[in-house]
Amino acid sequence: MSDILEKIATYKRTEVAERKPAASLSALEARITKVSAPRGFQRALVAHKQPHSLSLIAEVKKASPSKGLIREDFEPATLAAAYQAGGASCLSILTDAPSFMGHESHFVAARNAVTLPCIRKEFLVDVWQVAESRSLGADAILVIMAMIDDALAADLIAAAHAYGMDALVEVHDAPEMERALKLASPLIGINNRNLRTFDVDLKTTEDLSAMVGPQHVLVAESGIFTPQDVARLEKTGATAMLVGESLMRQGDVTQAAKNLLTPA
Ligand SMILES: O=C(O)c1ccccc1NCC(=O)[C@H](O)[C@H](O)COP(=O)(O)O
Repeated sequence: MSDILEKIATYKRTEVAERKPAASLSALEARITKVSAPRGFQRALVAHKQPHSLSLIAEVKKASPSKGLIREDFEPATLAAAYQAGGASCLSILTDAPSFMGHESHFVAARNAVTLPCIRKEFLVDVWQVAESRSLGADAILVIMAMIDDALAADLIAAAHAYGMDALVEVHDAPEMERALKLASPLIGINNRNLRTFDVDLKTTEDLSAMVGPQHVLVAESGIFTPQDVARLEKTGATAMLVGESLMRQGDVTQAAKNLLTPA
């Protein structure tokens, strides 16, 4: 595991141990009955795919370990509504505080401001977090293969599906892809960011996409800045892209999303 993922996994286990006593599974399940039903994350990505472009998962991202503070003027509900107006198919909202300056309240505010399906962008190390995610309204969860073993990945996906959510299974290299393809989720994300060096290379999606068949829905993640990048990734057979920094750094994120979605 990379140093940053090791560090995040360590504090995440502590966070979960501290939070669990305040919210038992039955308490979370009572909350789940009060949130709106899952909105169909994967379905929206497939339905909105346009020729010569990719469906957009637009990320609400204030800061990151690789870039520090990305956006000072940060209002999750306003940004979410602006992304929806710009043509995003889904949203990704970070809830991790120590590394990304995220918060659960950002997720709730952003999802309540839109009709789009939303993935809770969180580092999952315990099945309890899947119920917690649904209780916040999450329509999908993230499963990072570099961070967990196959048994936990399978349990996270099974729990997500039991709640009607989708699971985006994230990989960065061929061994992780081989593991991911044996799991029960058809939604595969290829992260172009190397989490050891923080280098970003779109060639990662180009190389690993050859391992994915038509039964899977492919998402290219990280380092996507221009319509030329989108055109390049569309040739890999990807259905969608996950974009944070390049949109978050622009004042008008509606226009930024529209520009990215306009074929080169
Ligand atoms: O973004 C980081 O620095 C990072 C560091 C450690 C673990 C995960 C990290 N990013 C999570 C992501 O998946 C990205 O936020 C997402 O793909 C969007 O990437 P970008 O468009 O490059 O902001």
